[in-house]
Amino acid sequence: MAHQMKTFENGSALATDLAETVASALSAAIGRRGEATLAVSGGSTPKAFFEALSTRTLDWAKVKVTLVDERFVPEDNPRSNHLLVKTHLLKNEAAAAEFVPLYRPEATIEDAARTASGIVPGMSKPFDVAILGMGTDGHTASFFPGGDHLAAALDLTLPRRVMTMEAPGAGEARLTLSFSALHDAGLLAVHIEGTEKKAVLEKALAGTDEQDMPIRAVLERAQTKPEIYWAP
Ligand SMILES: O=C1O[C@H](COP(=O)(O)O)[C@@H](O)[C@H](O)[C@H]1O
Repeated sequence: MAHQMKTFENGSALATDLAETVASALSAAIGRRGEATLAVSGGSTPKAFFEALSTRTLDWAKVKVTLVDERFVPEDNPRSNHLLVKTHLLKNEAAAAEFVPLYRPEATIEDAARTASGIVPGMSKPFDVAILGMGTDGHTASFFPGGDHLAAALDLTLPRRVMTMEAPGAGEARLTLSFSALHDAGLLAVHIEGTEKKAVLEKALAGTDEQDMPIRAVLERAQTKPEIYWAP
């Protein structure tokens, strides 16, 4: 599938543009249905985008925010993606949004995935907006190379759900939305920064093995054409 690549002078310009685009998409969804859903990634890249989005004026009380993926750690853990979103997005205007976490304090990660699958918005219909990141190993969400449930996570014939994932490069066990829950978002963006990640993206675009570089599933098979946001 063809993708669209938007290149910016720096991360700040990218953050401003992406925040504007996401805010417009959320407002349009609220206008159509009276509510909007947003799935965001964790990691280090989205901080400036989150800060910019948090100041955008829209009816945030009608927006449900969740994560594309999460470590199986509680919210006060410094590696929690929930903590990142709470610190950088759920404030200013966006403080009124409802956050629906993937992490659940259950006995096992499988129990947490089951519980989250029944609660997370976007599990019954497409997200209005999904923002993906990408690691230098070609993972996106928690679709890691070598992941124990990678094939099932990328299988579009399987239902939308929250899944567990363990992989050599993932650190903690992960919770991740399935590709089936992400690929048809109204707006599907891949946000990457830096020359190293651009090279990784070019490598991904030049090949086809999704087990080696799971981002390829998004680039090739997502129903919604992904918009790639890149800044040096
Ligand atoms: O582990 C993760 O990494 C990716 C990329 O993170 P970054 O720090 O390189 O920006 C992220 O998209 C994903 O949500 C996160 O859990």
